[in-house]
Amino acid sequence: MEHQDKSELQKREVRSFLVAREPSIDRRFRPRPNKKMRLFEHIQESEEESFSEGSDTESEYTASGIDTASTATSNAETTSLEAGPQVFLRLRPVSESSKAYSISDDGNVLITTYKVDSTSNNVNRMEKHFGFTSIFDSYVDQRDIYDICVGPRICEEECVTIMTYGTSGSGKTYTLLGDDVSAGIIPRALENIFTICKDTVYHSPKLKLINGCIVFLQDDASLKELQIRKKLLDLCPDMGAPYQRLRQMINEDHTFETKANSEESVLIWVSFVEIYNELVHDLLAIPPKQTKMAEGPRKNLKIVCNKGHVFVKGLTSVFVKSSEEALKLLRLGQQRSTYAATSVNANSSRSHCVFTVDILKYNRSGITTQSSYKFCDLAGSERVNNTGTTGLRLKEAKNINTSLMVLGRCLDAASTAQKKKNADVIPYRDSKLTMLLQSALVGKEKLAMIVTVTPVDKYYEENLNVLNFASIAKNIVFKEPVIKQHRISYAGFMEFSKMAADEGGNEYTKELEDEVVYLRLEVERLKHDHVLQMQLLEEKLRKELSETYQEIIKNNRKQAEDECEKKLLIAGREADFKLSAQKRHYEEEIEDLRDEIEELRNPNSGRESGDDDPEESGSPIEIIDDDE
Ligand SMILES: Nc1ncnc2c1ncn2[C@@H]1O[C@H](COP(=O)(O)OP(=O)(O)OP(=O)(O)O)[C@@H](O)[C@H]1O
Repeated sequence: MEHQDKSELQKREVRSFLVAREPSIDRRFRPRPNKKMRLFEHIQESEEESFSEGSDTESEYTASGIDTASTATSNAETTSLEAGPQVFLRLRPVSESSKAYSISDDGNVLITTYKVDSTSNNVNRMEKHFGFTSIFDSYVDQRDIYDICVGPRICEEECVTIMTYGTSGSGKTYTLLGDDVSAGIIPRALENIFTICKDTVYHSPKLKLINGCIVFLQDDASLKELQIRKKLLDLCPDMGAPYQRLRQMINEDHTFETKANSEESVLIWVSFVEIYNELVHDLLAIPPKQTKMAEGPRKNLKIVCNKGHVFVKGLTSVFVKSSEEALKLLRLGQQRSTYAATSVNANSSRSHCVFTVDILKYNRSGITTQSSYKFCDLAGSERVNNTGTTGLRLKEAKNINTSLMVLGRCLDAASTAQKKKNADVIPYRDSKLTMLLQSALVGKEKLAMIVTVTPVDKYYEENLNVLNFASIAKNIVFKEPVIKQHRISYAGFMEFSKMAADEGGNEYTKELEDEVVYLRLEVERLKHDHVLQMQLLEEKLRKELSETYQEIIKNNRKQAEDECEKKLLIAGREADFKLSAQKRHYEEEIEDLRDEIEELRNPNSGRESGDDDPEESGSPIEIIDDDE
């Protein structure tokens, strides 16, 4: 019975995230006190004594959370690093920071204090405690964020998803990308990766990750990849001097080291995908001819899971040889992603964006490894009710909030999975974002989350939801082993091995290959020009021919008309002639008939007058007069 009570209690402690009380959660399971408490007394106590106890339901929950937090923190170097996500908190610099947020002495717990007006004259305080792997106060710069959150992962060469999560305008994009003055995580990571692989970067795209599997590319396929790469790099905005400045700044901030290994060849590919209103778009798709990058039609791609490999079907992956190229492509994709001004951020991301760097490493021993870094800039959660958001912005905000809620549910399910035997299946299929990030959400790959918070009173409630979310993520311990790298051994790569072995002194071959690519592109361009010219010529000829034929037809018609007229005239004349001949013929017949009639009337007229000889009588015909 007691056991049953306990499990009932556990059920009720399931809390919501994102929205403080998620309406779909059954009333019975909402957080509530397990015994009647005098809240006021409790708050007083907690103020006087320590942070270890809370004053209401939620404090009670966080009070237990503090235990987990401190345990997790103390175990950070051992268990949490090995098994669960790392969750960092970054506070955004603000002109007037709220007193509602403070950091514990050990620097790993955020304490939020909220004044609650009680019915009496006293003011009560409600405290909540949230544990993190590390907390970065607003003065902590981009360099330290990188060194603590990402740098070690890059050196370890792992499969990691690094995501930023927070309310709109709290600095997620700034943390990942930075600006011209202070580079964010991604430019630093790219510089780090390319410095490590400086001596081993392979010049030609011979290995590629296709549908989640490493594939050896034949010459034609690899030339096609080089063409795609050239086309996209030609479309990229020129970064010249700003890039050099940024690079110099990064190298002043860090001392990245090159790993020399003559046994290895490294191939680096990047891709960039956006999830906007639950549609998956390729931010590096080559636009159709005569269309600008930002204007091209956007195909909705499918997320597919094949034998545990999650990938976006048909997503463009580009072979890169330097951090500058990778950064150029990042900027190019960024131009295509969806941004808009909202009431809280003049340049707010309206979609979730994932920039992936895949590193394929071929070792002469025949082993190929793949490590991947997914940098995920989540769109910020928004309070649509308070901000007066309408129309398209409202639709976007709802989609953003829904997908973030599913992300929270997935983390919650992953968190309960460790406690219960019959744990809920992780609902990563409920949104495109969680489908794409499922490897990290189910613990197959590592997850590092940087939670960003704007520490002002105005965002207190929203921040609490974000912090609740972070607290769930922080408490996850994954059962499944983390895949550090994908490894594959394949005989087909021997060919690559030979080529890679020859690579050393083969600068000339590289040049020739580049030349071949250039010439092929030139041939394509000329072909294209030729086709265009032919089309123009054909059009011109068609016009001329049509004009000539129209003239001929006109003349022919005129001739035909003249001839018809002539024939008509001749036919008319012939008819007249025939008519008059007929007339004459009939007149003569009439004359003859008349004569006959006359003759018949006077048969003897000739004989009487001429006495036998009618010729002599002078009149050949005798007229008989009936009247006589
Ligand atoms: N740590 C910081 N230091 C200096 N400026 C910052 C910091 N964090 C954020 N900002 C500034 O705040 C503004 C908003 O930041 P950003 O666009 O990164 O927010 P966001 O969380 O990505 O918002 P959204 O979810 O709406 O896209 C930017 O102008 C950015 O430069």
